[in-house]
This record gives sequence, structure tokens and C-alpha cells, in this order.
Amino acid sequence: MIIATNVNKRFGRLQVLSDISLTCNKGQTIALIGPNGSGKTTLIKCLLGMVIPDSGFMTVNNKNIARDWAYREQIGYMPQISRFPDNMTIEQVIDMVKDIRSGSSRHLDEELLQAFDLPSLYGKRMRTLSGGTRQKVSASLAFLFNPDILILDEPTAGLDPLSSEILKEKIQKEKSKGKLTMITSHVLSDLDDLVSEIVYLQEGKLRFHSSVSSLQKDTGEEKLNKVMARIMQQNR
Ligand SMILES: Nc1ncnc2c1ncn2[C@@H]1O[C@H](COP(=O)(O)OP(=O)(O)OP(=O)(O)O)[C@@H](O)[C@H]1O
Repeated sequence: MIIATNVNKRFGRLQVLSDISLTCNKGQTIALIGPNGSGKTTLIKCLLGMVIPDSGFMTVNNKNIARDWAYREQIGYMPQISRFPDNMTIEQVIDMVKDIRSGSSRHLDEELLQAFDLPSLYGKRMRTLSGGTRQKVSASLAFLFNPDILILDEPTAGLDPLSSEILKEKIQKEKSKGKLTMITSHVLSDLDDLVSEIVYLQEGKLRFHSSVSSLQKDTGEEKLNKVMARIMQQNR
């Protein structure tokens, strides 16, 4: 579904992605993890066409994304920090995005909007919202067009425990429909019971891509933070 082949990216003298090759398939929920500055967001932005690799290429459903912008219709993206026009209300922002995507044949999925009870806040202006409410708007927009691929950059950051659970349940539900989800998070406990694969980046290099079950077996640990701690110790 998503294949990256020998992707390289440099910002000035800094090599941010080094020869990344990766295959992500339908029905997988993949955690993209690694230390701050390891290149996770840059890799996501390459996939979205927001950053152009210096070399290498990426395909989505067998099409090279460098030559086909239409593929982006298949992706729902929740950025790490979302920016909305300050003076617009939640309802205006949602209507605006619906308008922009009005040519799309995809049916609208308003389940998350409803689960977060956003319609009761529709009249509020974006600049007046709390950080968590902005995250809820951003998450609801990512799922709104029923995309085949979800890319969620730190989705639970700033969400209260109940909202975080609502979002996780939604991710699970979409996974069971065969969607591909990529999630970055530094809070590994948020990823327990959610992700099936781990992609670990360090200093722009892909250190490993493994299933959670094989990592659990190799380390003898159940919880992801313990699994990762073991791996870090072994590689010191
Ligand atoms: N547009 C840019 N121009 C210059 N340097 C950049 C740019 N975008 C990212 N970088 C640098 O690339 C490196 C990787 O950044 P990136 O945001 O991909 O890391 P990350 O793994 O997502 O980090 P975090 O966990 O902190 O979110 C960092 O050193 C960052 O400063």
C-alpha cells in the first residue's frame, strides 16, 4: 500500500533521512517511533508530498506519488501542531474543508465529531479553543473523508484520558475495516493494544521494522515501553 524506496533527505548539512526503505500494508497499525529529531515527521511529510526527497521514491497503491497528487485523497492526516484560521468557528472550518473536498466521492464519517461532542461547540472560534479541543477538531477532520490511510502525528498529545480512549477506539475500528494507520507518539503506553508494527528511526536511519508480537517474543516483555527499553539496552 505504501512503499518507500531508498528515500534520502537533507536540510542544509543535516542528513535527516538516510536511505529509508519501508513497506506498509493494508490493515496494519504502525507506530513510527524514535528520539526527537530522528526524522519521523519529515518521513510523514515526504509521504504527504509536503517535503520532496532528494533521492529515492515513494508509492501509494503502486503509484509513484511524485507524479500523482490525486493519491492524497486517500490519506487522512492529523498534524503534530494544527493551524486553523483563528477567526473561523469550528463549524466554518469543517464546512470549509467539506467544500474543498466536495468533488470527493467518499462518504462522510462524522462518528468522531459526534463522539467528541463537537457539534455542541460549533459556534466557538478557533482562537478561543483549548489545545485539547483543537486536537479533537484536527482528529475529526483526519477521519472525516473516510480515508484508506490515516497518518496521525502525536494524536493523543493534549487529549484528556476519555478523549484519548475515544480516539483509540476509532483507530481500532478503522483498522478492522482494513485501513492502514501510521502513528507517531512518544507516549508508548498510548500505543499498547493499538499497534501491530513498530518502525524505529534513529538519526534518520531505519533501525528496524518489526511486528509487535515478534518484539514481545524476542524481549520477553508485554508492554511497549518495556519492550523498547529492552531493545535500547541490548543496542547500547
Ligand atoms: N524545514 C526544515 N528545515 C530545516 N531543518 C528541518 C526542517 N524540518 C525538520 N528539520 C530538522 O530535521 C530533523 C528531523 O526533524 P523531524 O521533525 O522529522 O523529527 P521528529 O523525529 O519528528 O522529531 P520529534 O520527535 O521532536 O517530533 C530535526 O533536526 C529538525 O530540526
